[in-house]
Amino acid sequence: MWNGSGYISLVLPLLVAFPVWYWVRKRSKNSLPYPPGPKAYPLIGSLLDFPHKVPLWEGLTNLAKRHDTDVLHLKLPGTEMVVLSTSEAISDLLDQRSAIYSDKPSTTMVELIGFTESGLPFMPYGPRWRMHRKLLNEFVSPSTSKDHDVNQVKVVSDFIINLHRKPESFREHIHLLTSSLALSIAYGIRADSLDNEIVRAYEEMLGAARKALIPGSFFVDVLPILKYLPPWFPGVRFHAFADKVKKDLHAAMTRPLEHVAERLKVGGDIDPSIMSTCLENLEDLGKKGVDMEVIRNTAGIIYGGTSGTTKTLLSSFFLAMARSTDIMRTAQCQLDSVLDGGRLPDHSDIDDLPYIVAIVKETFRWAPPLPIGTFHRLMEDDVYRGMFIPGGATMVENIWAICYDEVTYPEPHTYNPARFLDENGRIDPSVKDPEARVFGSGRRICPGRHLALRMVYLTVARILATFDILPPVDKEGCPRIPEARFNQTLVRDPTPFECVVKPRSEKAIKLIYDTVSIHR
Ligand code: HEM
Repeated sequence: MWNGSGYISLVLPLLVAFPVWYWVRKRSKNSLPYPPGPKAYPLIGSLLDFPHKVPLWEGLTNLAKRHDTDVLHLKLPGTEMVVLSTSEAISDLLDQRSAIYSDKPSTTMVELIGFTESGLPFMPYGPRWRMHRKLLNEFVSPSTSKDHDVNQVKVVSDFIINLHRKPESFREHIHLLTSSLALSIAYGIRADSLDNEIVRAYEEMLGAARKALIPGSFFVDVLPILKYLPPWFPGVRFHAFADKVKKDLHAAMTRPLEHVAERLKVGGDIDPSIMSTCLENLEDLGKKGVDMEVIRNTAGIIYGGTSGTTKTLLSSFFLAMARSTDIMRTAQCQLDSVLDGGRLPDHSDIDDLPYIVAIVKETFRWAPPLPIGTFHRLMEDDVYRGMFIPGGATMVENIWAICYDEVTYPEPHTYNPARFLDENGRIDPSVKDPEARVFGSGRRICPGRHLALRMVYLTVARILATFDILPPVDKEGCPRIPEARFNQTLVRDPTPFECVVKPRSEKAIKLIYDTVSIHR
């Protein structure tokens, strides 16, 4: 029978043993070496070695090579950073140990703007993130992303017409294409110009938000305690800035929601969308705890997720084509033989167009839109290959390092889709697929990847079926190959470049207008 002393004799050793076990475990972890990296000095850590003269992804790749490691450690003021630069390390940690590598680091400005509450990519790992992600997945999973094919065909048709009417504005058209696609999927709205009220509201908000997202743009990110200063305090700008972005974000997401709700109420003609489906199923969603705010945020993230990344990828595709006429012609030959010149390609043709598939893979590899992904945060101490990785560390996936690895992709700076093909011109499964890495990893992997891939394949195939993309020529008629230059922000967009976009033939023009008249 249990008496007090029996109970104490059982519990006391446990009470003593647990803290000792915990302390020994923590100490033994702490006594392990950190991953290799540059020397850290008091206060400034490894800042002196932090890349600032070359693009961050190249600098981090060089630093990792110099320290002969694919797990690089940098001690920075206020944070530890661990940079992973091989698929193996990313898969071991971010994929296989995703239970502890799926949080997101934040900054004071990101919190003040409210992105940690409303923006899926910034939400801390937990129930709120899970609820948003689950709702989004219902619309963009491998099977449900096919539901948006009709929308995609319509907006791509609009794009092709715009390209024919004003070819020199190809980048604006790409911008409109991705914005319109996002709005049509989220709200059933097709934008016919970048002046569209909803597009403008999203773009203005995103422009301001991007500024706030660059760490260090606001001193409050360096010294978070400043956030407690009242807005009226002399010199305090960040409160007003954050409040404005927060308000603009709310307005950008609310306006289209109200538009769809109004249309549903009056029973007007409306294209199906994520918003209309959610509003029609409010009761069922409510039972799962999904409220209007979650719905508004989920539809809103479609714009943010689609606009920068897909736009960048398609701009890089134009640049690549203007630099490689032979590659473009090879793709067009394959398109002509499959389609017999009688129709435009569809999603269902892609399997018969391995050269187009190779072009898309090579564009993702050559110009990954997010070369260092978006950072993860390790939630507790970890040990990997005998090295100690501290809880709270900012984890960086160096996607660029993987895409430019010389062993996997010889001559990585050369744009060469043939590297993905076997001797029979089929996709070679033994070559690592960059599409498996450019969308990130683990539980935070891009949920829009299936949607994005369907969109990109369709657009690339349709452009090449109908247009030539050529380098401009100088006075003597010699081609001026545009340089491959990219900006150095976190989304790696090609800097402005010129190219000549012209219909392949009269037959192509007829095809364009015949197809469009079906979709209007
Ligand atoms: C070329 C197109 C795209 C690329 C290259 C891309 C890339 C990425 C990457 C690298 C991440 C970070 C993943 C990580 O943390 O490991 C991400 C996250 C995300 N992407 Fe995409 N993306 C693309 C298109 C889209 C589209 C079309 C959507 C719209 C549905 C979207 C929505 C999101 C969201 C919501 C997240 C945050 C996920 C989370 O934190 O749980 N993306 N994307």
